[in-house]
Amino acid sequence: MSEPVLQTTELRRSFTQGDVTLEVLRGVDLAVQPGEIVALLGQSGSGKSTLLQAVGLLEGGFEGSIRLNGREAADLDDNGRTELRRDLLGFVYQFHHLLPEFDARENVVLPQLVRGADMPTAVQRAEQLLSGLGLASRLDHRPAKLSGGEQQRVAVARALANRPPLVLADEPTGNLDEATSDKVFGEFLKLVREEGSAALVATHNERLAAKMDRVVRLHEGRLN
Ligand SMILES: Nc1ncnc2c1ncn2[C@@H]1O[C@H](COP(=O)(O)OP(=O)(O)OP(=O)(O)O)[C@@H](O)[C@H]1O
Repeated sequence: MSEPVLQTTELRRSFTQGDVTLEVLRGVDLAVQPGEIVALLGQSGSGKSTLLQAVGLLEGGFEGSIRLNGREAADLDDNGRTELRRDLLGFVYQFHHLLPEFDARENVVLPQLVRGADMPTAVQRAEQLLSGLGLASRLDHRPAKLSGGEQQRVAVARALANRPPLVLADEPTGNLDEATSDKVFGEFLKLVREEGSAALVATHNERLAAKMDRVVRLHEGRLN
């Protein structure tokens, strides 16, 4: 079997406030293979976002091992982690976090420029992704002029723009009504599969989880 794109071993995270320590992750072991789409289920407060933040190298304070494409995050300094994040990961959040002053195309172009793409290539890629998501007539629209579903589609295109080996998604359609959520989620999964990326997708939704390759459940700080 090839090397996992993500592997966590005995990953732990607790939060202390005053006298109270909350052990949110109590030894999470998870491996995601290249191209595999994994649903991360768990009740509200079970630690799904905390786990995604850890593997997204967005926060410190963790114990245990996180390996991305075989690279141990703990061995890297801040710059090294930023580089790894930029080279390996794409993110989709519940709320789109698009840049409000840039239009849809620019929001998908920018992360490619940051990664060193030239402008024509980045524009072509952005237009191809956005058109594939049904937004060919919305390329020049700023986020405020897009519907919620359209905004999330732009966020999906942005996450995939640099062909990341691993997409991390936290309730990617959680703020949309059920019908729109189903539609956008289906498009998201189709695109991730076409692109050959792996994904770890936190959701409350068993129905959406069932569409993925594998389901893991976070309960009392561990996966089962
Ligand atoms: N920065 C923090 N300081 C203190 N406690 C925190 C912090 N971040 C998260 N927590 C706590 O950790 C627990 C897990 O939170 P987390 O957001 O990871 O859960 P979740 O499974 O993503 O929940 P939801 O499905 O509601 O988004 C919660 O009890 C939360 O209050």
